[in-house]
This record gives sequence, C-alpha cells and structure tokens, in this order.
Amino acid sequence: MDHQLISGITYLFVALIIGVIATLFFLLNPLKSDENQQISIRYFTLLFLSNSCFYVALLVTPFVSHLLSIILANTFFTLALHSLRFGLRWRANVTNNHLYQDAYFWVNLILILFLNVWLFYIFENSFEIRQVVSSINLLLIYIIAIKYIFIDKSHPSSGEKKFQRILYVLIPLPFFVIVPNFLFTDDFLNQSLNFVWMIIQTIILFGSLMLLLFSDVIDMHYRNSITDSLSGLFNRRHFMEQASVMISSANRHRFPMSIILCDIDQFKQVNDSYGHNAGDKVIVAFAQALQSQAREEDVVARFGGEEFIVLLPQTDAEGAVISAERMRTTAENIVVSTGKAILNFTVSFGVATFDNSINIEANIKHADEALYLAKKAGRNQVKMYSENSQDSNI
Ligand SMILES: Nc1nc2c(ncn2[C@@H]2O[C@H](COP(=O)(O)OP(=O)(O)OP(=O)(O)O)[C@@H](O)[C@H]2O)c(=O)[nH]1
Repeated sequence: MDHQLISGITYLFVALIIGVIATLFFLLNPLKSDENQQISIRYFTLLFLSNSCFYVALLVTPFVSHLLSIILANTFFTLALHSLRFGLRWRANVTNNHLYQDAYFWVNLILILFLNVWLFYIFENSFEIRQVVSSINLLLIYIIAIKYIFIDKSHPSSGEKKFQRILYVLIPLPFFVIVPNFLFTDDFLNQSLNFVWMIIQTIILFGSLMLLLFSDVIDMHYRNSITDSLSGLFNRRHFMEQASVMISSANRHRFPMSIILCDIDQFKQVNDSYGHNAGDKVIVAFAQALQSQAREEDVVARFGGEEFIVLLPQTDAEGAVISAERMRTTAENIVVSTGKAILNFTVSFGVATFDNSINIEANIKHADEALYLAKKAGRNQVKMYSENSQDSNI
C-alpha cells in the first residue's frame, strides 16, 4: 500500500481515538449538577470533537479536492477554538448567548472561509499559507481564553492558575506548527511533523482542561462541605473550625472578639401557618440580610434550624451590640412574599464578648444564655451576656 495512505489512515485513527476519549471523559464528568458547568462541558466536548474532525479534514486531501479539505479543516478548527472560548465563558458565568448567536464567531468563520478560497487561488496548493491562517486564529483564541479562565479573580483556584500557565505555553505552539514547512522540503515529513505538533497541542489542552475540571470538582466538594445548602452560609462545623483558629489568634494578639447568636422568633408558627417552603424562604432572606450586615472579616454561619451565629473579631461588647441591633432592625424590615401571603418576622439576639480564659463552646453558651433572656423578655431584642446573667441588658 502507498506510504502516504498508510500514515494517513494511522493519523485518522489517532485523531478518532483522541476525539472519542475526550468526548467520553467530558460527557461522564461528575460536574453535571451545575447548569453552567454542564453547558461549558458540552462546549469542551464540542472542542475535542471538532478538533478531531479538523485532523480528519486536513488528512483527507488525497481523497477529496484540496479546496474542500482546506475549507473543512479550517471550519472545524475555528469551531473547535471558539468552543474553548465559549466553554470558559459559560464556566465563568459571563454569557447567556450560545456560540451560534456570537457575532465574533461568525465573522471569524466567514473570514477564514474567504481567506481560504482567496489564498487557494493566489497560492494554489499552499499548505504553509493555510497553516499561517490557522495558527493566527489559534493564537487569538488562546489569548482570548486566558481572559475567561477565572471565575473569581480574587480567589483563583489551583486548577485555574495551572490552566492559565499552560495556555501561556500553548501560545507559541502554533508557530512551531508552521516551522517544519519552511525547514523541510519533503511533504510527507512536513505533514508528519505538523500532525505530531497538533497531537501534542491537543493532549496538552485535553490534560489541562481535565485539570481545570478536576479542580472545579474538588472546589465544589469543599464548598459543599463547609456551607449550608439552604442559606448558603457556612455550616456549624466550619464555623467551629474557624472560631478556634481565630480564638488562638485573638489570645496571642490580645484583641477583643465577640459572638452574636440569634434565633428567628416564633418560627414554628411560620411553618405551621404558611408551610415549610415559606419557612425556608424566611431562613434564606434572613441569612442574606445577616451576611449583608456583617463585615468582611466576620464569620457568619447557620448554627442549627432557625439559629444563626456571627463571630466578630476585633469587636468589643459595645461594638457587637451595635452590630446586633443593626441586624435586628434589618430583619424587622424584611418582607417575604409566599404564595399565600406577605409576611414579616422578628429575630432575638444574644451577645457575648470573648472571655479568653474559656473555650469556644463555653463562650457560645454565654451567648445562648443571653439569647434565652432576649426570648424571655418578649423576643425581637438584643441582650448582652454578663457574669450575673439576670442583670444582663443592652
Ligand atoms: N422551614 C424550615 N423549618 C425549620 C428548618 N429547621 C428547623 N425548622 C423548624 O423551626 C422550628 C423551630 O421552632 P421552635 O424551636 O419551637 O422555636 P420558635 O417557634 O422559633 O419559637 P421561639 O424560638 O421561642 O421564638 C421547628 O418547627 C423546626 O421544624 C428549616 O430548615 N426549614
């Protein structure tokens, strides 16, 4: 059999295997619970499928017309790279449009097709020229992709940082794809080298996207393990961990620290009168209000059913009572609309300033005692813990 035909078939086979493995990996990815991630995974899958089609189109030159091969190859290539851009955009939640609604994609595609046809007539069978056009396109998309890697720029994940670094490594690769064409006169050798570069590029891209998705999965599991699913606040376990770290820091540096423990008033009645969903809405509304009233360094958590806790570093008793009072009035003004009615609710607060000689549990107990007094005194108020609890007041 012809030498070129055997290598052509081998290339197609390799391209197909890469495409199938990548597709299976992305379709079986465990990140399916998040809609944004789901869409971005579909785009990553499209990237590898179209990348494989690109190789196939490029290597079918002996079987179809040269012009058709160039046009198909570049079309799939453009599709592959724009899929990368769109996958990252969905992941970072920066778009509601799909690829087919993207003007930049269509302009790019039309330009590529126009250039292909034009260059074909000018340079006839020039493999080099179409490599240059593809490489410039590839370069542009990698540069644009760098912009959309980070979901939260202030807290980049390790996968995001690694993926960014890998994209920087990928940027010069398109130029290496062109180099063999100018170095060697043997077409077969050139085509083989081109293919090797493309495979390397795909494997790097595939590996780094895997890395990015795995780090997303790890982040997601970590986030789930420290947050409460209903309110989105930290859960009790994470609060206790954070609190013990902050206590030792407060002890060492001798700064004051306070705790606010609060409980939604007559919450059982809300559930009984309006239903459990209405109760959940109240919890979410109050959690958001609490978070919005807290400072950046405060730790806000859902402590139990309708009970919440806030740890306030660098805050003395007076400051904590002012904060709690602000939270109380904010809660009083929240309006929650349910299917049946529009409802208001109130919250009681117990405040304790840290006694460094005792542990976190004992300090929380102090705040709980103050909260109990607030409930006993008629609810919707703030009480401060004092040694003689019966006298504690704001
Ligand atoms: N909807 C909803 N209800 C919850 C959740 N967690 C706990 N609850 C309910 O919250 C209610 C708490 O009621 P109680 O402990 O009697 O307290 P309360 O009615 O708020 O009365 P006071 O605290 O004395 O003002 C119970 O009926 C729980 O079932 C939740 O996640 N969602």
